[in-house]
Amino acid sequence: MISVDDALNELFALTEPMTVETIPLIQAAGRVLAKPVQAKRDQPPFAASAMDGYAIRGAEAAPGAQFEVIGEAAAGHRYDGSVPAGKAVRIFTGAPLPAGCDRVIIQEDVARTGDTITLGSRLDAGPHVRPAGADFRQGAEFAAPRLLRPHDIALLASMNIPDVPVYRKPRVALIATGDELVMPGESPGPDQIIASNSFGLKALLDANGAEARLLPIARDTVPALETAFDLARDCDLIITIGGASVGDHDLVGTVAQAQGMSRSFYKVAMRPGKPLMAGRMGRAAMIGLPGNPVSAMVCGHVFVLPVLRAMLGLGFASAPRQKAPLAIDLPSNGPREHYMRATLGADGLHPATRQDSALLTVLAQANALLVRPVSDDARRAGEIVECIRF
Ligand SMILES: Nc1nc2c(c(=O)[nH]1)N[C@H]1C(S)=C(S)[C@@H](COP(=O)(O)OP(=O)(O)OC[C@H]3O[C@@H](n4cnc5c(N)ncnc54)[C@H](O)[C@@H]3O)O[C@H]1N2
Ligand code: MOO
Repeated sequence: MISVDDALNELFALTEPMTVETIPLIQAAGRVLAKPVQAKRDQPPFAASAMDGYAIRGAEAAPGAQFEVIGEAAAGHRYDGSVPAGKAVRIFTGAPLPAGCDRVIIQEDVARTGDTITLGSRLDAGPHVRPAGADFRQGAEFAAPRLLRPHDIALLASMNIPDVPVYRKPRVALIATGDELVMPGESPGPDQIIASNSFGLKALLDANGAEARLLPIARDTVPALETAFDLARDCDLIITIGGASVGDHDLVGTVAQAQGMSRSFYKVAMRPGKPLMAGRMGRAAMIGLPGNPVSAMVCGHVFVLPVLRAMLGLGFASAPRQKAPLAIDLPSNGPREHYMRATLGADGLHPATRQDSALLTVLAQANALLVRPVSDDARRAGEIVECIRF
C-alpha cells in the first residue's frame, strides 16, 4: 500500500495537459484558456459620459451658470466639433465626450428652457466622465491558464476577442463493472442493484470540464471487460468502477494488464478507497476505482479531479483543503488516511456518525470530507483540522 500523496504523484506522472484548440468565445465558459490573449482595443475607446446630462467645460461649472445647448451626443453618435466657452452639449450615458468638454452635469442638476440651461444651486462632484482606457488598454494581457468564468467571458468579449485557445476537453471513459448492476429505470433482478457510481462520477467530471462517457456496464467476465476497454480506446482517461478488490470476480486489474496496462500502483493507505489502482493503457491513464459508492466518489474528489485539473492545464495540485474547528471529540486514527463524510456548519465540522462506504445518503448530506492523517492522535472538539469542501 502506498500513501495518498505518493498515489497522487504516481497519477500525475501519468498525466499531461491536453492539446490546445481554438473555439468561439460564446462556447468558452467553463473551459481553460491555454495561452495569454491581448486586448485588441482600449476600453472605453474614447472618454465617455457616465451619466445622462450636459457636457461642458468643467472650469465653468458653478451654481446658477448658464449655457447654450449647441448639439447632442448619444451612445454610438458623437458630437462632431469642439465646444466653446459658454456652450453645452446634451449628452447621454456612453456617448463620447465632445472635444473641449471634461465634465458632465447630470440632468437632475439642470433647468432647461429652450436651448438654454441653468445649473442648479448644488452641483454634485462629477465629473461623470470615464477616461479612455479606464477599463483596459489595447495590448493588456489576459493571463493563462485560467478557468473561464462568466465575468471573464464578458471581459474577453469587450477586448474584441471572438475566439480563444483552450485546452481540449479530456474524454473520460467510465466503465461500471459487475453482474449485479442495472441502469436506473431498468427492472433489477432479485440480486441486483442500480448502478449509481457512474452517474455520480459523470456528473462530477462533466461539471469540472471533462467530456465523460458512460460505457455499457461490463459484466464480471473477461470478454465483457475486454470489450469495455476496446470501447474506451480513443479516450484520454479510462476509469473503471468496481471489480478492483481481491474477490474471485474482481477481474479489472487482470484484464487491464492483459490488455497492456502497465500498473503504477495498487492499494492506497486511505479509507475509503483502499483498492484503488492506476496505470498507463496506451496513451491513456487508467484509474481503477473501488466499487463501493462512497469510495468511488471520495476517490473522485481526492484523485480524479486533481488529475482532470492537470489535464486541463491548471497545474498539478491535490484537492484544496481548508481548516475548520472540530465540533465533536474524535478517537485516534489508524494506519490509513481517513476521509470522513462531514458537515461544516457554524459550530465547526461534524463527522457523520455512520461512515460505511456504501451509504450514499450520508455522502449526499455531507458538504465536506474531514481528512484524518495516518495515525492522527485523538482530537478534542474545538481543535483545528483539515477538510475538503464540496
Ligand atoms: N477480503 C477483502 N474484501 C474486500 C476488501 C479487502 O481488502 N479484502 N476491500 C473492501 C473494500 S475497502 C472495498 S472498497 C471493496 C471494493 O471492491 P471492488 O472495487 O472490487 O468493488 P465490487 O466488489 O465490484 O463492489 C463493491 C460494492 O460496490 C457496489 N458497486 C460496484 N459498482 C457499483 C456501481 N457502479 N454503482 C453502485 N454500486 C456499485 C457493489 O455492488 C458492491 O456492493 O471491496 C471490499 N472487499
Ligand atoms: O476502502 Mo473501501 O473503499 O473502505 O470501502
